[in-house]
Amino acid sequence: MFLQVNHLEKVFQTRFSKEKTHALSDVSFTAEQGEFIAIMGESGSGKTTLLNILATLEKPSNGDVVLEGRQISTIKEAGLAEFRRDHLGFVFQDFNLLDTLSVRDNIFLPLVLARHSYKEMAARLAVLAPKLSILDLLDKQPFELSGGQKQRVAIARALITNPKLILADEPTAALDSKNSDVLLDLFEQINADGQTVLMVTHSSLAASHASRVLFIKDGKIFHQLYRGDKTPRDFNLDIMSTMTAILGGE
Ligand SMILES: Nc1ncnc2c1ncn2[C@@H]1O[C@H](COP(=O)(O)OP(=O)(O)OP(=O)(O)O)[C@@H](O)[C@H]1O
Repeated sequence: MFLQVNHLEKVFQTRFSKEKTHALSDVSFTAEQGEFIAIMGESGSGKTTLLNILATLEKPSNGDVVLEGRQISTIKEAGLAEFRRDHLGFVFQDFNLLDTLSVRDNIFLPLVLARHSYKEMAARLAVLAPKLSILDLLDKQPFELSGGQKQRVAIARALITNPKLILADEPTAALDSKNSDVLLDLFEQINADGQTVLMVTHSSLAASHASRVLFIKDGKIFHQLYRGDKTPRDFNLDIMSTMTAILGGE
C-alpha cells in the first residue's frame, strides 16, 4: 500500500486557554499509488490539519501515517526537510514564490537545494514548462505575473522534483475557471504517470476530476465516493448531494 493513514487524532490546545479543539478525532484511509483523491468537508472540519500532518508540518496527537512502508512520525526533525524535498510536492493557495528570484530560479529552487546539476534541472523544466504554458514566463519576476500564472509556476516548482505524493490545499481557489481546468487536467495527467495527488478543496467541480472524494465531518471520514466511469459532470452531482447531506446534518 502506498499510503496508510491510521486513526489520526489532532487536538489543539492554545497556551493561554484551557479550551481544546479536536481538529481530527479518528481519520483512517489508504491510498494506492496513482490515485487522485479530493478531500472535502465544511469549514473547520480539519482538512488543512490532515494535509499538514501528511506534509510533516504538524505532528498528530495520536495515530500515524505510513508512506511507502515508512512511518513518517519516526523521522527525526533533522531529516524532515530532506524527506519533504525528496518525496512530497506542495501546491498551496498562496503561492510562496520568492519575488527576488526569476520564475525559472523559483522553479529550480528545490532542485538546487537537492544539489542537482543545471543541465538536469533544465532538462526537467523543458518537459514541464510547455505542459503548464509557462515557457514565456521563465525570465520574469513573480510580481509581474497574474494569479493564474503564479499558480502554474508554483505547480511547476512542486512537480520538478518528480514527487510521488503531491499535496494541494485549495489549489484552484485563486484561479478562474479556465485556469482551474488547466490545473485539474494536469493533475489527471500526473495520475496517469503514477503520481498520487491529495487535494483539499471546497469546490465540487474541482473534486469531480478526482478518482475518489473523501468527506470529513466531525474529525472523521464521514463518507467516500469513487468516480468509477462517471463523467466529471455526473460525479459532480453525486458530490454535491453528499455535501448537502453533510451541511444539512443528515
Ligand atoms: N494551530 C492551531 N491552533 C489551534 N487550533 C487550530 C489550529 N489549526 C487549526 N485549528 C482548529 O482546528 C479546526 C480544524 O481546522 P482546519 O484548518 O484543519 O479546518 P479546514 O477544514 O481546513 O477549514 P477551512 O475549510 O475553513 O480551511 C478548526 O476548529 C481550527 O480552528
